[in-house]
Amino acid sequence: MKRKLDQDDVPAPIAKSQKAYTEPSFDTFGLDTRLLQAVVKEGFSAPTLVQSKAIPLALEGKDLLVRAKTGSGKTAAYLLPLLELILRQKAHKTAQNGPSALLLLPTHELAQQTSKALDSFTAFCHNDIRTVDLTRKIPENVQRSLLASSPDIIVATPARAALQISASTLSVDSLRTLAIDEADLVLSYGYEEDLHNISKSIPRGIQTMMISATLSADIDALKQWYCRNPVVVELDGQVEDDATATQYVVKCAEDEKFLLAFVIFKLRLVKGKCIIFVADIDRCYRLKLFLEQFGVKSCILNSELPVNSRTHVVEEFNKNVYDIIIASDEHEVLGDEDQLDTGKDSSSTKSQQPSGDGASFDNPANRATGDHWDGPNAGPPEPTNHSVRRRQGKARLTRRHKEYGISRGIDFKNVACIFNFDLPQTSKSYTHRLGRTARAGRTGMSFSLVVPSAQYLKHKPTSTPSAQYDEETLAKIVRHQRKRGGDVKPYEFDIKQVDAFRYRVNDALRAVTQIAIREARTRELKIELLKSEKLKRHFEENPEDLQHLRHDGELRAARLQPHLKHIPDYLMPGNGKRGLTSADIGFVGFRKESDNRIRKARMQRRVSGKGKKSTYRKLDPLKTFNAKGRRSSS
Ligand SMILES: Nc1ncnc2c1ncn2[C@@H]1O[C@H](COP(=O)(O)OP(=O)(O)OP(=O)(O)O)[C@@H](O)[C@H]1O
Repeated sequence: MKRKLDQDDVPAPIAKSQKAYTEPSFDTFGLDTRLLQAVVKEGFSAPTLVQSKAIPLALEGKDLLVRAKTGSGKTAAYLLPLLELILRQKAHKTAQNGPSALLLLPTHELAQQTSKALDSFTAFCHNDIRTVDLTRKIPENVQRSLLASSPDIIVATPARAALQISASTLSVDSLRTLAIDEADLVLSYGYEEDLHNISKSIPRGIQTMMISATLSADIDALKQWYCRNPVVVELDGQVEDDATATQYVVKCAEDEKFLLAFVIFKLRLVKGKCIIFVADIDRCYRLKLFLEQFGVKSCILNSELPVNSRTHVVEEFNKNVYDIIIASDEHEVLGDEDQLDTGKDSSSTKSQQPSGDGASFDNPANRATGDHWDGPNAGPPEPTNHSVRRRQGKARLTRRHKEYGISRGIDFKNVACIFNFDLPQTSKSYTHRLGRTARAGRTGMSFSLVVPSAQYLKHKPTSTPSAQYDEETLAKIVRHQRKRGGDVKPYEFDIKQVDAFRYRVNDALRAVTQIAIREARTRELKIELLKSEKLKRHFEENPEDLQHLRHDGELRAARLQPHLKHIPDYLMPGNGKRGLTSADIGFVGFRKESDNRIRKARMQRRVSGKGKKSTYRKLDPLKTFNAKGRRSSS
C-alpha cells in the first residue's frame, strides 16, 4: 500500500495553521513517560508536522518512507517510536537477546549526532536502553565486548555494520527495526554493496524506515531490498509553504566575492551565526586568511580535519562559541572514512564514488589512489588551463555527486545566515545547504554569490572552476525553489557603495598567496591532529577543558597587516551600513568629487587675510626647494 498523506490527514489544528508547533501534543502518541520527560527536557513543546504524522504510523509497525523539509525534526520522528517499541518489548518481556534496532547513516558525524540524540531521548531510561555506535574510534576488542553485551540499538555506517555482520561480531537475528537516515545519500556514498549484503542478513519482514529531505527515485534499490509496502510520508510541499528562509542572490565578479565578504563580515551586516560555503578546501583557507587580516575570526570545517575536531567545531558552534564557520562542501567532507579506516578495497563500489571533481586533489579517495594528490605539504597546484579543463571535464561527469558534505543532516543550531560564497553545483545541494538555517521553525536567510559567465576566469587568483556553471545552476535553483514554495530574490545593492574598500581588499588578497594557503592548511592539519589526540586521551576525563580548545585562532600564515583591522570612517559608505542596502545616499570615497568643506573655509579665510597663515606652501618641498638659495646660505 503506497499512500501519500495529504492535507486531510492532518489533525485539524495543524491543517488550519500549517504551523509546525501546534497541536497535537506528544502526550497523544502514548509514549512512555520516560521518553516524554526527555522530550520536555529537550524543550520540544509540541511535535512538528512530520513527527505528528510519522510517529503514530511507526508505532503501528508500518514501513515508512519519510520525506520532509530539512530541519523539520525528522530525527525524533523515527527515534521516538523506535525507542517506544523497544521499551514496550522490554515491558512485555518480548525482547530477544541482541540488538532490536539498527540505524544506518552515511557518515561518522551523522552517526555520532544520532547517538547523541539517542542519549538525550533515553536520558530517563537509565540503563534500560543501551546503544553502541560502531563509528566510534575505540579498540577492536572493546567494540567486540560492547557488541557481545547485548545492546539494544546499533548505530553505524553501512560499511561498519556490514563488516561486523560478516565477521559475526554483530548478530542481526533479533532485529525488529531498521532505519536508514539520509537514505538517498547512503547510496551515492558508495554503500550499495554493503546495503545489499546487510539486506540479505537481516530477518525478513522487520520494520524499515527511510528518511531524507530529498528522497527520489535514487532509493528504488533500497525499497526493493528492505521495504514491504511502505507508507510514504511526504510533507515537502506542505512544510515549504511555511518556508522561513529568505533567499538572496548577488551577481558579481570573482574578486568582488571577497569584497562582499569583507563588507558583510567586517561591517557586521549579518547579525548572528553564519555558515560560509566554499567550493574546496583551499578556498576555506583563502577566505579564512583573507578575513583574518581584517580581524574577522572564523573556523574551518573540511574533510581534511579529523572527525573529532569536526564534531567539536559543530558542537562549539552550537554552543555559540563561534559565529562564522567556513565549510568546504565537497563530497568527502563527511564521508569515505570507512574505506580509508578499514583499508577496504573500494573497487567494488567505485562506480558510486566520484571519480574526481573540481576539488579532486582534496579527495581522500584520490589520496588513496594517488590521483592528483601530492601530500598535504605539497598542496594543490595553481590550476593551469590544462588541469582546469581536465577537472572541469570530470566535474561534468560527477556533478550529481558533488553535493555532499556538511550540508547534509548536520544539526547546526540557530544559524542566521547561509552564505554561498561559491554556489553549489546542484539545486539539491543548494536545498540542503539552505536547510542548515531556518531549522525547527526558526527564521533565517541565505545569500548566494553568482559569477556571470562573462566574468568567469577574469580574475584568476580568485577564480574557482565550479563558478563556470553558476548561471546555469542558478536557473535550476530558482526553478527548484519555486516548486518548493521558496523565492530566490536578487539583493538590491549598489556595488559602487563599497568601491572605497577595493584597495584594502586587493591588498589583503595579495597577502593570501598560494604558499600562505598551503602553509596554513598544513599547520591547521597538524594542530588539529594534535588536538584530536588530546581530545581522545585527555578530554574524555576532563570534558570542561574542551572549552579552552578553540578552532577559530589565527592561522597567521599570510603577511600580517595590522592596519587592515581598522576601518577609518572616511571609507564607510555615506549613511553607514544603511547605505549598503538602499539607493545611493552620499557615499564618501577616497577622492572627493565635490570640494572639501573644511579646506574651502580655510582657503576663504586665507584670501580674506583672517585666521592662521597657511604653512602649506612651506611644507611642500616641490614648491619651496631652492637650490641656489641653499647653496648661498651654506
Ligand atoms: N518538536 C520539536 N520542537 C522543537 N524543536 C524540535 C522539535 N523536533 C526537533 N526539534 C529540533 O529541530 C532541529 C532540527 O531537527 P532534526 O535534526 O531532526 O531535523 P531534520 O529534519 O532531521 O533535518 P535534516 O534534514 O537537516 O537532517 C533540532 O535542533 C531539534 O532539536
